[in-house]
Amino acid sequence: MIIAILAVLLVVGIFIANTFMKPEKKDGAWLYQQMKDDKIVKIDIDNDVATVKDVNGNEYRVFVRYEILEQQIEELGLKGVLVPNYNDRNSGNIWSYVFTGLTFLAVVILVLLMMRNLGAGSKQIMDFGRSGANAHASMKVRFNDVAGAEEEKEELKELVEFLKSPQKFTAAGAKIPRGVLLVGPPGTGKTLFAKAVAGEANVPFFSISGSDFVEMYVGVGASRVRDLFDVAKKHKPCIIFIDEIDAVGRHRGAGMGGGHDEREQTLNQLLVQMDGFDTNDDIIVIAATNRADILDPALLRPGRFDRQIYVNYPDVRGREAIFRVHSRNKQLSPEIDFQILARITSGFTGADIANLLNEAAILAARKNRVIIEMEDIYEGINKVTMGPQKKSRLVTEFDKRIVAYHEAGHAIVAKVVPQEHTVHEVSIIPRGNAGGYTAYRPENDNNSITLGKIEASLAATMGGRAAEEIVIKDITSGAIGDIKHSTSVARSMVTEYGMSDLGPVFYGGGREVFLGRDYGTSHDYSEEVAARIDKEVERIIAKAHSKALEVLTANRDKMDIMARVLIECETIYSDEIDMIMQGKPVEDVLNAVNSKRKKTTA
Ligand SMILES: Nc1ncnc2c1ncn2[C@@H]1O[C@H](COP(=O)(O)OP(=O)(O)OP(=O)(O)O)[C@@H](O)[C@H]1O
Ligand SMILES: [Zn+2]
Repeated sequence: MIIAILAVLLVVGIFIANTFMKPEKKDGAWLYQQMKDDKIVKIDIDNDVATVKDVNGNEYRVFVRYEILEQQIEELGLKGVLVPNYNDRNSGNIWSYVFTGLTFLAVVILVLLMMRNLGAGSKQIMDFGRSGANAHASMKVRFNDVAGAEEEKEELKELVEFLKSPQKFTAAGAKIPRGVLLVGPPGTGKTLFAKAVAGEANVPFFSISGSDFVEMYVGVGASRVRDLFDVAKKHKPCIIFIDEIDAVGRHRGAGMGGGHDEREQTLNQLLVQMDGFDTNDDIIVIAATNRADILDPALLRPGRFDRQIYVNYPDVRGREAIFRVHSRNKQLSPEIDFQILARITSGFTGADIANLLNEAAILAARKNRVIIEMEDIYEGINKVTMGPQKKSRLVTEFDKRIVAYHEAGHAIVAKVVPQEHTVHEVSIIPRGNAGGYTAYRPENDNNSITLGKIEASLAATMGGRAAEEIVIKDITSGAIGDIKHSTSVARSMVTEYGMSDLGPVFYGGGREVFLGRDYGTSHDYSEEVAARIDKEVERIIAKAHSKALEVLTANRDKMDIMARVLIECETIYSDEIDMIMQGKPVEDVLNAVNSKRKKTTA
């Protein structure tokens, strides 16, 4: 009954509003174009509804976020011409009071209606706002604003190509990628990258955060996904950006209560929407996460997020470039050297650097200066590393040295003992749980695994720990990944590949059995055989370990040089690795690295 009365009031309200305003509905992209063409003479904005008057005296109603509009007005240089009257209602005539009252009533009614038939009824009242997305008709961010990260940029440039001239690719029979997953630690610029792709391709950008989807009311998350994709389809080509996709995309069944929870429905809807694209829907969905490992595998299937781009911590060159970008609008004392700033901020992300410079500027201002001095920077670093909200960590010189030797150990053994894979990159930039990494690339396409090759790669794996033993004269827990890996390889050699004294007998495939509360493993062989297997595994690993020690002791000079270069430059590639192996002096190697990467930071 009360609903009926309210509904009548709503109808009356709309009638009155229409009589007095007669606005036609348009969208934000339209308004932006009109402003650009100098067709708009007046804008009033109230609660994200803009009433717009054009040169011909026509009025339109546009749903647009105040912040976005303000930004666009600023960008187009229309400030002073079009000043949006935020909260204009207070200065208005009596009708504006009436209208406000009615709007309020309408909102109450909408909420009541929504609560009555959740999900199902929400379709008619859908629009931009309903999807909860942020929309940007045109994004100002460009690749130039993302500093460092050159490899990531290269990969993303391809997406820009796709969006700019999709016909070129479809004509050649190529499929436009639908989903791209940006994986990396918080603050490394994933959002910034997504925006830059939209900016470079000059397409609209719709963004939403995974945590926004997770609503209290059942069905709302799923309908938001639907709304978002519906809106995007009307604006293609465009980009949909989903931040924190892990909030919805976690492995199904991993939550509590299991079954049909809200998150799962949202995830299912997302999968449905991505499958529902036509091949000629020029929409690319970019999602960001720092936990790709917990995502539902269904999300990563072909046709969904089948491309992954890893956005890593910036290295010393990258940090230098980020410092340059973020000090564009600040005045730094001439004695501040960007190279030094980069060197003392190992482990910082782009967000940390932006933060640090902002803190430094605040400190300078407090001391009534406009110029930022080195002391402000140091204090800024302390603020960022000790701030309550962030767990940013500065890598100490001590840690750097250990990691540098550890990785150099891997690389040098891998270079000296011929491997199936060649070392392509060595880095002391953290990745995942590891403090650094050594990346290998296959030398050729041979698929057969020989005993010699496996032993060689085991020796390289033990190289990290061996280097610590030789140089630090102590060992760290940093080799945990290496130890796990080599143990499992050695076990396979004995139990599956028949590469040990136990002969070519298959002892593998210990079945997992459920033992009440825990999983255990059952074997088809005797305890005596089990003991022999363990002995063999030990022997294989000990052999690899002593090989690594032998190689590193004999090549101590090269290991020292590589560690020094790593501490200085953080990441080196095959050219530089080769120089070191040829016995070139450290200065030559450093010069080579620096001259090669000048262009990155320029
Ligand atoms: N490579 C970079 N170049 C310039 N600025 C950067 C870079 N990386 C990060 N930033 C700065 O850090 C801010 C935060 O980055 P962004 O939000 O894109 O990170 P993110 O990886 O999406 O983080 P989160 O996972 O926390 O959302 C950016 O707005 C920018 O100011
Ligand atoms: Zn290692």
